[in-house]
Amino acid sequence: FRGRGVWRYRPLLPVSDDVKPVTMGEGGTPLIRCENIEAWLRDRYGVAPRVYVKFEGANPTGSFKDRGMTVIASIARSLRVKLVAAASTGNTASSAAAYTARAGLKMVLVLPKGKVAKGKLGQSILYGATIIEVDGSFDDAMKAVQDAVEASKGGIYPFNSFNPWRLEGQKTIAFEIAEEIGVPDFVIVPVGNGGNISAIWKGFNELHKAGLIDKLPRMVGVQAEGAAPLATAFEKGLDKPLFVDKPETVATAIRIGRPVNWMKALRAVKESGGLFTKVSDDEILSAMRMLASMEGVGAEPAGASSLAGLLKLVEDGTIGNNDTVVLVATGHALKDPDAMLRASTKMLHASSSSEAAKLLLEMA
Ligand SMILES: Cc1ncc(COP(=O)(O)O)c(/C=C/C(=O)C(=O)O)c1O
Repeated sequence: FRGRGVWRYRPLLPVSDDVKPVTMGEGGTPLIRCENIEAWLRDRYGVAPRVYVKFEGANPTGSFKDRGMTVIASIARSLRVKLVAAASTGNTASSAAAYTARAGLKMVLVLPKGKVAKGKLGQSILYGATIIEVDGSFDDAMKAVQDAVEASKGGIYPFNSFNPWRLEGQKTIAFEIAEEIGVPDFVIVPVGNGGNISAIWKGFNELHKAGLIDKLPRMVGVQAEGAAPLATAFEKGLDKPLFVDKPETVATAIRIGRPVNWMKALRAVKESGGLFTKVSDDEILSAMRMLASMEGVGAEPAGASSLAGLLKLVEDGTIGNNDTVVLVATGHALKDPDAMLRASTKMLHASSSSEAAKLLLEMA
């Protein structure tokens, strides 16, 4: 393997040699050891797994989506497609808008009106995509794209994660983790459509089949209690999701009621001997604050839900002392300024600079 990031693993990507990558150096993200959180777990539960966070907020547009977009934009450009479309809760939109801009492709996004975090809507506008805001949920937006793609008979190229090229790029998360620390016991992934957890599982399986690793991690999917079609089905031992008509959560990135990759996600969790878990919005916001104020890692709510999942699994004894755990923090905190302001604690007010100086001096 040569170079860094997603294209380091080009030999393991199903992309023919004549395809010139559309790339901004995506991937190669930090894998950050969380020793302060480990100490907190030891004090609180007497348990200290080794905890790493794979910070996907460090990608060019601030989420793991860039890994898949670099692959699909490269292929779409080589195919000279006329029009590209995607539905999104926001990060697919931001990333698709950036990579299609770079590839010179025309991009139309269908977004659920009023349900996309400000940072992501701003990015999508800034990168120059055409945006259709639909009154309804992400699932309505996704249906619109699927219907139009079908009716266009090839005229519209779909960029959503039911397009396997995206998942091929996202599997490189597994390659980077394995290269850096080997195979963890658990990989905890926030789950919306279910694409990312299945892509990461695919990556580990490919390394295992190639004889490059000799064990596999247990995949843990985390969903928000108000948007948990897969986690609810899993806890009831069902093998089909319980679709949620009106998904609700502060973690708007994973406010998805009809996951399109549910079959792959369920299979990844079952094959790996893993599990799904559900976390409340309060647990998500407090995990967001904990990850930032204890480790300096700023993740958006959905990204921090992997830490919320870890706390649950340590509390119930699933994860213990000798376990090594990787939390996938899927998106940067800057994506969702409103959520950040909700997570903030105390703020003091001074009506003048001398008063501010006085307040500050009192803290010395
Ligand atoms: C920060 C963040 N964390 C987790 C997920 C869930 O990943 P999947 O389970 O592969 O869907 C998303 C997904 C976002 C979109 O689906 C979209 O942008 O349309 C995300 O942005």
